Amino acid sequence: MNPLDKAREFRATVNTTVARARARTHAATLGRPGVLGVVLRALVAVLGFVLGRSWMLVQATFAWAGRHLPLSVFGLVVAGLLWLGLEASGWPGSTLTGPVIVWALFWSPGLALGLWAAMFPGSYRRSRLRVWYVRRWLTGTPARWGRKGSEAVGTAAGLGVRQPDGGVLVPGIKVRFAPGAAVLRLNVVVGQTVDDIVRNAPRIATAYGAHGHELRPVKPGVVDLVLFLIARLAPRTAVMPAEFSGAASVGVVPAGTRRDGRRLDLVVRGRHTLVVGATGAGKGSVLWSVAGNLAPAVHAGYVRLWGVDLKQGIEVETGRALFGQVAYTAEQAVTVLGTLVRIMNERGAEMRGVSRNHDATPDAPLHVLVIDELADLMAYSEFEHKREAERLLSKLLTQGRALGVVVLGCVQNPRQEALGGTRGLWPQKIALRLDSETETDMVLGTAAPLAPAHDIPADIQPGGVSATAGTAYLVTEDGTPTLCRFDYWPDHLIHAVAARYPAPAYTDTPAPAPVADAASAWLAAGGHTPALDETPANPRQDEDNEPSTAPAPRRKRSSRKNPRNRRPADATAQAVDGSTGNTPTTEQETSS
Ligand SMILES: Nc1ncnc2c1ncn2[C@@H]1O[C@H](COP(=O)(O)OP(=O)(O)OP(=O)(O)O)[C@@H](O)[C@H]1O
Repeated sequence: MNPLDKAREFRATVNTTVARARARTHAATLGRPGVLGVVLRALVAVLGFVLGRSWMLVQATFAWAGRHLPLSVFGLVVAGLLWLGLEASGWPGSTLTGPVIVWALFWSPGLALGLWAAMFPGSYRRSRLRVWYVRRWLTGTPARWGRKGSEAVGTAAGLGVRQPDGGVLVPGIKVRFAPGAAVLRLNVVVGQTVDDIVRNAPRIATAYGAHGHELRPVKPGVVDLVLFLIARLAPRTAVMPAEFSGAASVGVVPAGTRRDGRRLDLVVRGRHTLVVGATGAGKGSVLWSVAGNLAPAVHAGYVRLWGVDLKQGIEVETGRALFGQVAYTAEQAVTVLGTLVRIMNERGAEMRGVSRNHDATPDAPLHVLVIDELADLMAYSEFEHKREAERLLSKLLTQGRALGVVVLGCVQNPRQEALGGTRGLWPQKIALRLDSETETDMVLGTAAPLAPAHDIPADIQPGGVSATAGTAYLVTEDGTPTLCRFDYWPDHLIHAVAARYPAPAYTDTPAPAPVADAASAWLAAGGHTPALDETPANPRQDEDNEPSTAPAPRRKRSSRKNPRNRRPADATAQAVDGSTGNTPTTEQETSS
């Protein structure tokens, strides 16, 4: 047989063998199984089960180890040293048993986690621990988060800067983990600005499948990009605030939980806060997180609460004993605002040349005005009240913070008419769930892309309550947004707090500041031109009030003729009278 024939024969034999093997495998796996097929299938099933469960064990154990890296590495080192020691000393028995036991002791929580994952993969996958450990581990392996991975992501996200030699330089990225989040520390490279990172942050967040992100400036040229691995914040009910602990605690309230699990400390002192949220979004939680947590300071005399609640007083009346004056009608609201403007002006006169910032004391407390629905006052009340309220509120918002008079205003709809000209005067904003992107833009302005309040799901439960109520973006003065969930304040807790920390009986409330200008005075007088001596001699001067001495304007005409035209102090008395019948500790009188 010549060599060519030999080769042909060999090829034919190989072909036949391969064809037979293929036919057998096909019959065993896909076709009708013979004995071999049944055995093969059983083997594959067992192997799949064992490999799957082993993978779960390894995955969960190493996820734990990755999370607790120093401890797990320390365990390995101790076990390794023990093994070396045993080997060197010529230990007669097994030199592996001891080190393995030591290693297992160090890694026991991880092994327990792994066993649970291997035995009950379903429940483990559904658990929050998986989010904390496995996800963090999977997304935290060097391949993905390490230098190589971050470079690739940085380049893809447009963070690269082309170098003269043709290479691309991307910011150095260091990764660390915080509860529920991965924190990327980015060092901008020459030729880049922090703004480049801010602009590209959403791309990086999306590349890593994060549920949201935050940017926190660290120092010039360095910024932390926090990528959140957890989508929702669990609800929490507030607890009775602790006793007053001194002046230092005034003005910062523990209001809820931040997305990274830390406590949310809301700064009230020196900050006017605008709270915006659709109906049922949980504005009450924010309002009571402030009022309720300030209660001990109110009781001690360091803080004085004022309330405006034109929604029939339903919200404020729940904790009435915490408040000094409250207003349930637009007319009363103007009185309360006027009184605060007067207090602010008097304080300004006292502080002028002495101090630039107010420190709360029992003699000069921090005044906090809480307005439940701004739109009821600024949009839906009668024209003269609307106009005067806007003027007075604008004065408080522009001048009050350094003088210890701050405002917390809640509103459902952030449109122009609901806020009047005050929209740009709130340094701190809290955006609860909103109905549209336009509303988010209106409230948060440039911070809107990082705080998509319209994306907070309503998730209405069978009882009609939103499962996400109280979830909000807090945007502080520097524009940093923080996703957080405010604590829930049930009615019984508000009652209990009001009973335990009632406000002292105030007897020093001044008369409200006089109306400012001729037009307002005319409107306040019910559309009649007031007598000359009824309007301030120099309205502007009175407005900017050298007020400590300026008396309230006196009107000749009886205000009783027109109920809308009552003198402000009367209105205050009425507001107080009308609401304190059952709260004898709160203010009962005003000077006029
Ligand atoms: N922080 C929270 N955690 C859990 N549930 C909450 C929270 N805040 C509010 N809720 C639930 O949502 C409901 C509506 O809350 P709330 O009355 O504060 O909303 P709102 O924004 O003031 O609505 P509206 O503008 O219609 O008065 C509450 O009755 C309560 O059941």
